[in-house]
Amino acid sequence: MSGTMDWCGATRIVGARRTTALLPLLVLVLLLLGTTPTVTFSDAAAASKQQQDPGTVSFVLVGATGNLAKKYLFQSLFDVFLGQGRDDPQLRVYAGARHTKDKSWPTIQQALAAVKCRGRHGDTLLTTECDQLRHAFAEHVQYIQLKTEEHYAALHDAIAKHGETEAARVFYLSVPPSAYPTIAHWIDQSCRPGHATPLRVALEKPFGRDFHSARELQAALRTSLKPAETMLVDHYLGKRGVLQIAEFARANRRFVSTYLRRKHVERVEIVMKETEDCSGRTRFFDAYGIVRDVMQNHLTEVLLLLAMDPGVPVSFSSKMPILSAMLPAAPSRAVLGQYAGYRTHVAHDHGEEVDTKTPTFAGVTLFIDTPRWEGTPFVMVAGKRLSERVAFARVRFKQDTSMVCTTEGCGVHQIEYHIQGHNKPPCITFWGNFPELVVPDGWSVEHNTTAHIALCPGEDVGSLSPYTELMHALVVGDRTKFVELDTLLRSWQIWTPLANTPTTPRVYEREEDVLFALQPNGALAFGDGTTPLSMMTTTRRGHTLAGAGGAGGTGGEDADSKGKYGTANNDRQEQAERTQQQEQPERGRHADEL
Ligand SMILES: O=P(O)(O)OC[C@H]1O[C@@H](O)[C@H](O)[C@@H](O)[C@@H]1O
Repeated sequence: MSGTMDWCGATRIVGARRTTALLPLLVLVLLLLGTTPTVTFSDAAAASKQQQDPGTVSFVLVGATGNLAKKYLFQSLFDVFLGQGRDDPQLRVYAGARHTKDKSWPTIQQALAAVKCRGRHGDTLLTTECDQLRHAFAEHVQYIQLKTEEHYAALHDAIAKHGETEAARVFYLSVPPSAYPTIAHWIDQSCRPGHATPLRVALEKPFGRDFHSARELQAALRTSLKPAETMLVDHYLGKRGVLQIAEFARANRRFVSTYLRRKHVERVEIVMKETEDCSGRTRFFDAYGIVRDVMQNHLTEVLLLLAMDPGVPVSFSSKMPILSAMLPAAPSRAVLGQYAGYRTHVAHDHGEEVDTKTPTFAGVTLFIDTPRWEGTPFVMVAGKRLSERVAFARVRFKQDTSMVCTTEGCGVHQIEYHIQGHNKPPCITFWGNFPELVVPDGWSVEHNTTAHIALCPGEDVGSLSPYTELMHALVVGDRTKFVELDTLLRSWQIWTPLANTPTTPRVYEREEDVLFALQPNGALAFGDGTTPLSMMTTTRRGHTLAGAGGAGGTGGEDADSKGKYGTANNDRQEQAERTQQQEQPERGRHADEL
C-alpha cells in the first residue's frame, strides 16, 4: 500500500485502496465495451496445463570452479532455490569447467557444502532443515566438462535427456572475456535450446577496455547471439541501494520530475570510496584503472537511474536518451590520483618495476545536454585506499530554491541515496523542506529530527546480495537488472576520451591529498591538502566544494549520529547486520581475475 507523507511526517494512505475500489468499475466498463477477451476451453486447458508444469530452467555455470562461483554464484543460486514456490520453474544447475569431473568436482562440492540458509526463506530454518535443503539443492547440480564444442553438444544432449519442458536455458559465463566469442559460438552451434525456449547468456565485466575493443567484442558476439540473448552483468544493478533509486522515482514521479531538474538542483554527486588497495590484483587493475573499473559501469548506471525520466520503466529506452545526451568525460574536467605504494604493489604482482601512471582515484564532472539537466554538474568520485568504504549519490539543491528553504532560512538541502557503507541499510534521506513524498509500497519511514527523514525500502525476496538479485532476474528473464550492449557501447564512447588520455596522477598518501574543488565551468581542481574542499566526505562537517556555499558533507554525520536508527525495529537491525556482512570488500571478484 502506498502512502503520501507531508514534511512533518504525517502519512496518509492513498493509491492502493483507490485502485482496488476502481477495479469493479473497470471490469464493468470493459464488459460493456465488449473488450473482455473470450477464453475458450482449449485456452483454459492449456493455461491450466501450463500452470501445472512451469517447466525447468537449465542454468549452466561456465567457470564453476572459479572465485566468483565459489564466493557468490552457488550461494546466490541456492538463495533462488530456497525462494522458489510451487508455481516457479524448477532449477537444474549444470556446473561446468574445463577439467574432467574428478579434478573439478571436489572444488564444486566444497562450494555446495558451504552455502547458507539465509534471507526470508532461510533465516528461520532449523539446522536440520537447512541441511536437507542444501542436500536437495546439491541433487539439482550436475558436473559437465566444458572445454570443447563437443562438450557443449554433450551438454545439449544431457539437458534433452531429462525430457522436461525447458522454460529457459541460461548460461552464466564466469570466464575471461577473451573466451566469450568462442563459447558463444559453441552455444549457438551445439547447445541452442528449441525455438520455444528463451536463451539467456550472462556476461561478466569487463566488457572491453574502451569503445573500440568493446565494439569488437560486440561484433564477435553478434555472429552467434541475438541482442536479446545477451545480458551484461553489473553487480551494482543488483544492489538494494541502487534498486531503490528507480523504485523511489516510480512512486514519486511528480516530485522527481518537478524538483530533480536544473532549475532546483545545484549538482549531483555520485561517490564510491574504498579502503582497500590493489595489492594482489594489479595484473588486472593496472591495465584498467579506476575510470574503467568502476566509473564507466557501476557509477554510470547509478547516474542513469538518477537522471532518467521517472515516468518510464528502467530499460534501454529510458537509459539511451540520457547516454546520448551526455557529453564525453573530458580530461579538463577530471582530477586523477594514485595512492602512494601502488607502484610497489604493481612491482610485486608483476615481478618487476613498472612505470605505471594508472589512476586509483578519480573525480570527474559530467554534463547531460537535455532541457532537464543542461548545465547541472554530475560529479563522480571513486578511489581506492581512501578513509572509508561508502557509496552514495547525493542531490544538492540550490540555496535560492524556495521549495527547499524553510521560514528559518536555507540550510543544507539535499537528498542522499545511501548505497552502502557505515553499516547502515540503504535508505533515501531528505534534508530540507520537501513537499509531499510518496512512500513506495513496502517501504518504511524513519524519523530522526524534524529536519531529517528517511525512506527505507523493505527487504525483498532475493535482495540478500546483488548476485542473488541478478540470479533471480536471469531465471525469470528480467532484463531491467542487466546492461544492454548498445548502452554499454555508448557509455564507453563517453568514457574513452578520459580513459585513453595519458595523464600523470597526483600521488596521495591520505584522502586529504586528493580533495578537490568544482570550478564554475565544471572543471575540477585539487586543493593544497589543507583547505577543505571535497564533496566526497560523508563523516565530517565543514568540507565543502569551493564556491558551492553552505556546509557540505553533513549527510553521513547526521545519518550516523545517535538516534538516527535508534528507533529501528529488530528487522532493520538485522538488515543492518546483514548489510555489514555483505559490506566486507571482496578482491578479484570478476571473471578477468579468476
Ligand atoms: O562495492 P563493491 O560491491 O565491493 O564492488 C566494488 C568492486 O567492483 C568491481 O567491479 C571492481 O572491479 C572492484 O575494483 C571494486 O572493488
